[in-house]
Amino acid sequence: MKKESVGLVETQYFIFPDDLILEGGSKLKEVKVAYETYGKLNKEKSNAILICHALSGDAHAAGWHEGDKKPGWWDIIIGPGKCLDTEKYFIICSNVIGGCKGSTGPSSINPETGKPYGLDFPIITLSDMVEAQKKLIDHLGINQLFAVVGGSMGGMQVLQWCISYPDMVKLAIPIATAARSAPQQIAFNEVGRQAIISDPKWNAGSYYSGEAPKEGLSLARMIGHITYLSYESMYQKFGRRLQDKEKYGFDLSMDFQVESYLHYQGNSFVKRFDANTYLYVTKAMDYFDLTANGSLAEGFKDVKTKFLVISVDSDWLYPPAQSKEIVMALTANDIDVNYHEIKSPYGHDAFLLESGQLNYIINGFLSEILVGDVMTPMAAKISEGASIDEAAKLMLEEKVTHLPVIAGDNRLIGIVTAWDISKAVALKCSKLDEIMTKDVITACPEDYIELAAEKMKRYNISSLPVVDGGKRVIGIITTDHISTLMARD
Ligand SMILES: CC(=O)SCCNC(=O)CCNC(=O)[C@H](O)C(C)(C)COP(=O)(O)OP(=O)(O)OC[C@H]1O[C@@H](n2cnc3c(N)ncnc32)[C@H](O)[C@@H]1OP(=O)(O)O
Ligand SMILES: N[C@@H](CCO)C(=O)O
Repeated sequence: MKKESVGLVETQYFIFPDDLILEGGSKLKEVKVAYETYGKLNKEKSNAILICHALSGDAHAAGWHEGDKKPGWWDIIIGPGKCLDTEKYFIICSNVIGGCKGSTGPSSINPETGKPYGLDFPIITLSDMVEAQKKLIDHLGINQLFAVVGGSMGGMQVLQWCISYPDMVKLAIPIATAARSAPQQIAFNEVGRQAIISDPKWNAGSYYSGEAPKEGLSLARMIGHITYLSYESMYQKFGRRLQDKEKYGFDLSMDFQVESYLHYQGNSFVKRFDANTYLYVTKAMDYFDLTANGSLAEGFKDVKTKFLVISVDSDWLYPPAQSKEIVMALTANDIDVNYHEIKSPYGHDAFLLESGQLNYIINGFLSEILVGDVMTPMAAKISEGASIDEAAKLMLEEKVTHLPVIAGDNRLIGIVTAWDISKAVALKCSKLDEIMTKDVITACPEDYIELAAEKMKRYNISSLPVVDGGKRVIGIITTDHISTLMARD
C-alpha cells in the first residue's frame, strides 16, 4: 500500500479549566497544552493512539505546517498506509509541560507575575507530563487509549502511562528507552545542564528580555547529539574527512567534517529550543525511576497493558539491556510482552530514522489485535424468559441493535436483533423464543479481529457476541469496533 502524508496540519491548544497539581506539590495555573491530531476518532472512541515525544520534540509529529521544509518529526510512521495509519487510528501528540513548543513551560508567562517563569517554574516529572496528557485525553472525551507510543523520553511517558492509568491503555510501545535513568544518562544530562548554566547569558534563568544563552545551549546539544549517534554512523557519515580544507590547519580552528556537523546541529538547536526547558526536561528524565522498593517487577505490578518493547542494537545511550530489563519486569508480572531489537547503525536516533523496520514491527504488533482487546465487555443481554417488549426496551436504553439471549447460567442460547423485533410486531409474536436466532455465530476473545471481521462479512452480520470456553457471554464486537482497525485493503 502506498504510504502517504497526512498533509497540511495545524497545532491546537487546550487551556486547562483547573490548576495542575504537580508531583512535587506545586500548582500550575492556567496550563496550556499544544497538541495535534491526525485521522478521525471513531464512534466508540476506541481508536485513539497517543504519541509521546522525546527531549527536543513537540506536538508536530506528522504532516506539514504551511511553508515548512520538513514534515513532523515522526512522519515516517504516521499517515495513511504507515504503521500508525491515520485511516484507522486517531493520532494525538502533545508538547510536554515544561516544554517550549506551545505548552506551558519556563518560557511561558507566569500568571502571578505577568513575566516569564524562568526559574520560578516548578520542577516537573515524567508523571506530571502524563497528568497533563491525561487532562487533554479527558478533554477529547476519550476513556481509553488504544495505544501509547514513544521513543526515548517518549518511551518513559509510555511506561508512566501504564503505571499511572493501567485501565486506560490497551497497548504500549516504548522504544529505545529505560524504566529508570542510569548514572551514565544522568551524567550526560548534567554536563549539558552545566554547559547552559555556565553561559553568563543564562543569568540564573532570567534571559527572556535579553539575549539567550546560545553558547551554552548549543554546547549542551552538541554533547547530547554525540550520544544520539554511534561510532559506526559517525564513521559512515564523516570518516576523517576535512571540512572546507585540503589539509590540517595546524591551529585550533575547525578541521573535521564531524566538528562542522556538530556546530551546525548546536546552532540549529538554539533557534528552536529554550535553554531553561532543556534544564527542566533533562531533570525530569533524571528523576525518572519506576522501581518500587528497588524492584522494577514490583513497580510494574499493577500494569495491565499488552506491550511491544523495541530497542536499537547500536544505541549506547539507552542500550538494549535497559529494554530487556523492562521486558523481564513485565514478564515477571505475567504481562503479554513482545520484544524487538532493531538492527541499525544509527544509534539512539534510529527510532527517528529506521522507517522500514519501525513500520514493519509496529504494524505487525498492531495487526495482531485480538477480539478481547477491542470488544465491549459485559455487553447488554437478555434472559430467555423475557418478553419481546422487555427486549425492545433494553435495546432502546442500551442503544444496541443486537441482544444476546442467555440461559440462567449466562450461557448463550440465542440472539435477537432490532429486525427480529419488528418482525415480532408484524407477526404478533410475544415470546423471544419465537423470533430469536438459535444458531448464533460467535467470536472468542482470543480470535484475531481479522477472523471476527471475516465471519461478519461471510454471514452478513454486524455484531458477534463474544463467548468464553463455557459459551458464557463476556462481551460483544461490532463492525464499528473493527472497521477502523482493519487494513484499508
Ligand atoms: C522525538 C524527537 O526527538 S523530535 C526531535 C528530533 N529532531 C531532532 O532531534 C533534530 C536534530 N536532528 C537529529 O537529531 C537528527 O538529525 C535526525 C535524527 C532528526 C535526522 O538525522 P539525519 O537525517 O541522519 O540527519 P543528519 O544528522 O545527517 O543531519 C542533517 C543536517 O546536518 C547538516 N550537515 C551534514 N553534514 C554537515 C557538515 N559537515 N557540516 C555542517 N552541517 C552538516 C545537513 O546539511 C543537514 O542539515 P538540515 O537538517 O538543515 O537539512
Ligand atoms: N534526537 C532526539 C534524541 C533524544 O531522544 C531528541 O532530540 O529529542
